[in-house]
Amino acid sequence: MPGKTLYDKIWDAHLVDTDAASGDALIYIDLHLIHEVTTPQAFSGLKANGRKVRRPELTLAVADHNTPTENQAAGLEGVRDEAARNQLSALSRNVAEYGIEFFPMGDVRNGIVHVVGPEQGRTQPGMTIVCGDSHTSTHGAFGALAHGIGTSEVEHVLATQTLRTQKSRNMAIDVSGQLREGVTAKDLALHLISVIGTAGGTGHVMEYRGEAVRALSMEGRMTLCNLSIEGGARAGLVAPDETTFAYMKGRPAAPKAGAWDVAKSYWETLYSDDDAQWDRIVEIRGEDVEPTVTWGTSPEQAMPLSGNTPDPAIITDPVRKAAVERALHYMDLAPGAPIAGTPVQRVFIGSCTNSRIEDLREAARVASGSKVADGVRAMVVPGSGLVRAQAEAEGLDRVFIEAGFEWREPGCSMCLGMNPDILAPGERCASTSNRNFEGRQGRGGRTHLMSPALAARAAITGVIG
Ligand SMILES: CC(C)[C@H](C(=O)O)[C@@H](O)C(=O)O
Ligand code: SF4
Repeated sequence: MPGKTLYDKIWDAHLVDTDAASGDALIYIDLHLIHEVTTPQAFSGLKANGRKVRRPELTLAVADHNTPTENQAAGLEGVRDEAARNQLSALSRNVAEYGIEFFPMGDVRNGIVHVVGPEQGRTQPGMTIVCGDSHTSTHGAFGALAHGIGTSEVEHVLATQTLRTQKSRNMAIDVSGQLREGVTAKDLALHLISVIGTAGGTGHVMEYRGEAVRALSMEGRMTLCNLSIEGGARAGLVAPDETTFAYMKGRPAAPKAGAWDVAKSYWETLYSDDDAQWDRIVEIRGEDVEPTVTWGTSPEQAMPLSGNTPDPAIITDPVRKAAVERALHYMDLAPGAPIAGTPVQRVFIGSCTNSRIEDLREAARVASGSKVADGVRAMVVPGSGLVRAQAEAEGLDRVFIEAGFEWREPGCSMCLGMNPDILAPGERCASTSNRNFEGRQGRGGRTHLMSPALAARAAITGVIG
């Protein structure tokens, strides 16, 4: 028998049954995270069929996508958009009816679902975690099998605490050596996607390994796993280690006293065996990764900060040529020109990719003692109320406010155009989020993905660089 990957181990531990005819499997789900956007229909379906929530205590609800990022104390009255208000009030009603724990808007524990789960200690190694949200891959940073599901699957998980699914293939991303000074997990993730493409991980669960990954903090590992989905993978994983355990210890839902030791000794078995079988291995040298930004309208259209935009004139593949032309046109960038020096009008530091305390510290270090450039509007949006409180305890809010950044309340904010924080048509934004699709941050808006340090620098200088 060959050894097992970490993914194989978690899968085997949760397999309830397999349907020989279809190849579908039924797996048990340890944690179901829910938010306002992908649950109203799922609860309606439950109600219509007269079903209950199978394990309400394994379900946790937050309000994040639609929430405004100021004056949250006003409650739902302060949510101007009717569709958003309806989704938020449906969630409040549903969690009350089914007895699900909920951190409503304005509760200090509320925030972006992928920030809240780990912060509360609900996310734990070896678990299966699902949420009606593609960036559920974030939780893989703890060595949990975590991925997004659709609304009909949300209903299925609510009703049965299981998921009907198929096993993915195993892919290893080996990052050797060290990242260079000033190069972050965000740069690594964007670099990886630029190498493998947005379909590179299709059908696979990616495990990030190697010295450079081991050296990352939990925040960095979450950033990396968050972007796995943009590389096409079903999920991302990092095997748990002392860094993981130190982050988890003492969190509200983490095991206590004797239970901690029992849990930890299980968690320590969660790694890929040396003789595990991989369907694909990608190798990256940590030293090769440069500060990386996107120039186009897909996360794979990323390049070193020191580089030039592609020139369609020298691209022979007609499909690629057309895609590059279209992206350059949408982004209003010249072909073959340096990306550094491109002026921005907006800066967004936030999202489930980069809104944790370490991200805010990194941005504050750059912003400290400087001023946001004339003509630039810059926002910092902490990932949760607790991140915000911690940042305030460290004085980071003062650093940002004195520099001229807006210090907002938690939520998805300008990561996607579902709440009042949006770009105007034609505005260019340096953003720490994970998607730069056309119109993602508002119709006609132009998004450049980058690390918190680079985004803060863009705010100060007014240009990418
Ligand atoms: C609204 C939600 C379903 C969506 C997702 O699944 O990812 C959102 O979080 C996003 O980032 O685009
Ligand atoms: S912050 Fe952005 S990517 Fe993350 S869950 Fe919210 S909308 Fe999706």
